[in-house]
Amino acid sequence: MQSVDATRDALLACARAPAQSEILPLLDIAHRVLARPLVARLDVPPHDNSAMDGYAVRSSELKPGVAFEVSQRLPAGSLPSPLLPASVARIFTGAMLPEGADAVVMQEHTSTLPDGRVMFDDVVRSGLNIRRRGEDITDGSSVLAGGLRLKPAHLGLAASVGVASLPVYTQLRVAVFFTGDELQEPGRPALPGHIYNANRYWLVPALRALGCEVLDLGIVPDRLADTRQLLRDAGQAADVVMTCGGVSVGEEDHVKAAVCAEGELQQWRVAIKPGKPLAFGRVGQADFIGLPGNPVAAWVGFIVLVRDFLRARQGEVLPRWQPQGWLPASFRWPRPDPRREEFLRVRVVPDGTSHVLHAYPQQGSAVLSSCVWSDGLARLQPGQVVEPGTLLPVYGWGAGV
Ligand SMILES: Nc1nc2c(c(=O)[nH]1)N[C@H]1C(S)=C(S)[C@@H](COP(=O)(O)OP(=O)(O)OC[C@H]3O[C@@H](n4cnc5c(N)ncnc54)[C@H](O)[C@@H]3O)O[C@H]1N2
Ligand code: MOO
Repeated sequence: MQSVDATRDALLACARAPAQSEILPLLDIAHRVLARPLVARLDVPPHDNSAMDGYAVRSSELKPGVAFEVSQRLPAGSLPSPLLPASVARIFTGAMLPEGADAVVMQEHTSTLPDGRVMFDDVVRSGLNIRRRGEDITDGSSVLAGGLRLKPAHLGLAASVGVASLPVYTQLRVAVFFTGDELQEPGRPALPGHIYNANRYWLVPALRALGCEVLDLGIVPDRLADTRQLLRDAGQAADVVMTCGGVSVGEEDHVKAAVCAEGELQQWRVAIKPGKPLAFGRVGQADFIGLPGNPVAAWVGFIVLVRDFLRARQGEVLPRWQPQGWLPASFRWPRPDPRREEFLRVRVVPDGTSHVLHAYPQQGSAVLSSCVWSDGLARLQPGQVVEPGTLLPVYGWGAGV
């Protein structure tokens, strides 16, 4: 069996970024991956400006109890004249600072005389309430790195340097289908021996949430010729073909034979529980990934092994894969799997000033309720016995699920 880390490394080593990119308007590219870095061509803010509604002053001139003329009025967007000596300027938040002024006094710290002159409560230091030119971004600096998944804040930052569109990688097309003659779609009556196709209803949205364009091919009849035809078509239409089920050792399995006939197949037994069987290979121009059929095995395999492959395959530069933290277990796990790392579905529960981990009582690989109940996965080494208080690394569910 291959370790979890070695399997992730092998998958990531095959995850090349899309060859093509396209330039699209900012409002159309939330959650897409930036193909090239963005460099600023101006300073933000572009000029020194006021952080408050109040008065722009020469700080060295201010004296409490002395009244000053208001020599100009500066709403945001107006162009100031140099500040006349022994005067102040009425100024509003965001307005450009007049030449000669070096501080802004909030209007709450002033009083206005009936003749319109203004008195100040106190002396002020130079620089008070001024936002400096370039204090956010300087001309020529790097604003966004290539390979970044664009979140709303990134798009706001790009807009702040005046950029209207950005180059993003073309969307990854992922074809998915589900195997097993026992599968039935929800909404139809389940015949004896049938179960509902649960995996389709988390995998398709999870792929979409990761930014993939999904070709959802539904349930495939368990016949070799049909499976081969479908794989051939999917391998031409998609960048990645994914299947669910039929990757274990049973012989009622046409996916394996079909992938071997139409491309190449590598089958791994990964030292992970749940999620041991995983297939990887190629069909036509597309990468192939076969997830196990057991819903929790597929879910955990997808999250631990496959999701980052799909992210990197979209051109995303990934942060190091690591737990969000280590927390003490509140449970006992006396009979660990001696050969596989186990990923237990756990909930993070407040406990005084810290938190502890509760494990879902049924950790079977077909018990999908465990995934809904929990906040993420606790990672156990092969053979690791857990007692209350044992510190375990915790991985939250993370992107897209
Ligand atoms: N003799 C052995 N048997 C099994 C082994 C093994 O090493 N030797 N491994 C077990 C492990 S671990 C897993 S995980 C499963 C994986 O099996 P497959 O990937 O071949 O999946 P299937 O046999 O097609 O299905 C397994 C299970 O999951 C249900 N299923 C399948 N698709 C769906 C779906 N879309 N939605 C909901 N449920 C689904 C299916 O009905 C089966 O109950 O193999 C073990 N066996
Ligand atoms: O991968 Mo299977 O569900 O470990 O049990």
